[in-house]
Amino acid sequence: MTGSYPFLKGHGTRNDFVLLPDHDGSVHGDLAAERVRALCDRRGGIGADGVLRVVRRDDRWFMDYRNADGSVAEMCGNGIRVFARHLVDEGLEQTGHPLLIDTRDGVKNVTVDAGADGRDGRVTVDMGVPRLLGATRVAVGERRWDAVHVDVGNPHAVAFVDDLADAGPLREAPDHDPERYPDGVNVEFVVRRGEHHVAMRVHERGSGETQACGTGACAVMVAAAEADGAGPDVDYRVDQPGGPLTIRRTEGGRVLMTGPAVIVARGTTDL
Ligand SMILES: N[C@H](CCC[C@H](N)C(=O)O)C(=O)O
Repeated sequence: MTGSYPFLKGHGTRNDFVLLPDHDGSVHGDLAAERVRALCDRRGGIGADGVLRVVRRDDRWFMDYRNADGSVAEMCGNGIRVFARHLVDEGLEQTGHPLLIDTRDGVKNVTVDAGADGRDGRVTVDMGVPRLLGATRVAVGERRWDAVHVDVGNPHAVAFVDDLADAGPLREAPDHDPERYPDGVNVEFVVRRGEHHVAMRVHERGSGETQACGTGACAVMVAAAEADGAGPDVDYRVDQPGGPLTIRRTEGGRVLMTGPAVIVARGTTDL
């Protein structure tokens, strides 16, 4: 790929993404990891936690998500809200009815509410049924914690801590069980803030510490609701440095995540 091409910049609770329109796949094809790294570079590039390529696949929109290091991940919760906001803003889809968006973790049902000015309406995503896969351990330096393995389409380890500062600067991936997580893991550190109210930090596989993680917030909610013995249809507030998300687990165990999604810029680049 040579020459300049269009991009957009957007974020969901300050988990930020470069969007690459590529509807028929002719612009970027199989996106090279080095291009993703260049686009996500916060000094030499546009800067983002990940890239969302916008492409048609089998008569649906497919969210081709990549982490900032160029690695591929199954699903991105904040990203799919921004992806859906983009489709609506461009008139490619309408608000108010479920959009079926394809991902590497299957098709997700996403509803974009028309915001006050169409920019900041809330977006609700059916994230499917997260799986609780037992106890594990994570560590940062000399500090170790029990954690809960939760699969949200992508892998998570959720550790309840006394203080979010206990996790330290989180400049490196926390130590984890390589046999349980052969492809790496997103690690969340959580404190209680009240009934059905938690706060978290996350070190994301392939992106480092981010200001928010949608799949991570769902993993945290499920771990907390399980520990609380909470019944279905209880809204949990999950606070993150980038802002709160509302997460609900339905009767059938499906998790609905609701939060903002904003497009902040459009442009062209030749990165
Ligand atoms: N920021 C994303 C998570 C990306 C997951 C990725 N870091 C991985 O699983 O490797 C979210 O909002 O769910």
